[in-house]
Amino acid sequence: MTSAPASTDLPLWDAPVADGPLEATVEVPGSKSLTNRALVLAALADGPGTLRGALRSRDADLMIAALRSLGATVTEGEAPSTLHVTPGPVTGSTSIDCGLAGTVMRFLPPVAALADGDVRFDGDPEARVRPMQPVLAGLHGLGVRVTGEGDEAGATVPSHLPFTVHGRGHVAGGSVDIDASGSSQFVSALLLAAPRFDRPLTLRHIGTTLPSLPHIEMTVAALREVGVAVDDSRDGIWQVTPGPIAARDLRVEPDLSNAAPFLAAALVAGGTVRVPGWPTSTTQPGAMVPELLERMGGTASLDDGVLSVRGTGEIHGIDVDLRAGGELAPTFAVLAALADSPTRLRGIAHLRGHETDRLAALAAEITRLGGRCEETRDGLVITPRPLHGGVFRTYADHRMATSAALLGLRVPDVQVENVATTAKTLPGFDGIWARMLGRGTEDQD
Ligand SMILES: O=C(O)C1=C[C@@H](OP(=O)(O)O)[C@@H](O)[C@H](O)C1
Ligand SMILES: C=C(OP(=O)(O)O)C(=O)O
Repeated sequence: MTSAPASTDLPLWDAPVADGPLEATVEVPGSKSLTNRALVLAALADGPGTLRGALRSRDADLMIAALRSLGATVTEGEAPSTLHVTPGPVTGSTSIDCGLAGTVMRFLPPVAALADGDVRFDGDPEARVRPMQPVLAGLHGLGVRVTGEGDEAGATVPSHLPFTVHGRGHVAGGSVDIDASGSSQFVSALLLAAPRFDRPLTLRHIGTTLPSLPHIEMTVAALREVGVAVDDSRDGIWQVTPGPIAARDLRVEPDLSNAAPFLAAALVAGGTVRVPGWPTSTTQPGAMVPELLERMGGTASLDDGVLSVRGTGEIHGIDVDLRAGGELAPTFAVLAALADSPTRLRGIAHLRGHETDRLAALAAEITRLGGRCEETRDGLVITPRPLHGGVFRTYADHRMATSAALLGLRVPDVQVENVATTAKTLPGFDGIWARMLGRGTEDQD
């Protein structure tokens, strides 16, 4: 299949080609998922708390702005990555800009339900098609009224942004069943606010598959870390007991999913890439990255908290179920397009509801540059073919942009559409990428 060259009005960034093996150490900023959970729990806590090493990016800053508008005080400490959070009563009569952040649009409606008034949620045009129904249906089941707009005005529960949560100052709690096969964030959202409900929450997942289990384990761990009792002893059922949320001073781990394209660069260009601050144990799905890169031909080692990945330029295809770490799929799909044998990525049908339909976007863009990438019911099959340069469209998706940069290390003349979209979780990505290549900061935006 051939496809037409992309035309775009958005800025294009010339992805740099690696001119030899890499020898780089890359400091990766804090985890989006850990930062935004810690912010929510700090805003609901019993006293002031501090986050150190927090991510500052569009998603984190949208979360900060939203929590401020719901009554919390968030101030910067000695560094922008140090955030002091002082909780306040949850206040309504406000509106929240979710941007394109799944963590904001899913985690905050249950918090807004605790407010003393209406809270309207909206976001980017791309956010208005991301699935929302299960978390709002969960709230409805707990007695919270949520209303949509336009076509959704008459629906029992809206399926998409924009919508308004009509907070009444408290949420009763109780038992509720939801289908979280579209996103683990539906589960995390209800669990995070549950310590503030009147009665225990018993949440049951009734769908066929459950993606991103590590992210649900991350939510459970974050709750336990602040003293909340969570029972997750039965598969697909979580129980949260209401009670105090301890104020904490905590350090956020680096974002291991954002580390993935840098580490993968060692396989594409050869050489070594190191990421310091790699945790010895973590709930981040990025923990899978070293093993996956080894299966594709690299070698990985962890010494004194520094993860090193070495590559020779040889890349082998894999057959892997990425259900637990779907956010890693764009990096591995592009790596697969440069491999010496086919790859099958499975278990990731839910990527159709991410920042864009990632399965369609990856298939279209890899195909446009001469590759072969086909959608299956729940993933992608990538058959390596010689690639050529061209515009790689990014669909407002930060991980499409970082993946395009990875491809451009080996394929000359790859132009990345709107590389600034990486600010969602990794502002200054192009500068960090250029420094990894020993190019100083001349490519920085
Ligand atoms: O809870 C979280 O922080 C996240 C959960 C996952 O969402 P899905 O389960 O929708 O994939 C992940 O892909 C996303 O990047 C972050
Ligand atoms: C799916 C992702 O983000 P979000 O938190 O917006 O769902 C992602 O970062 O890959």
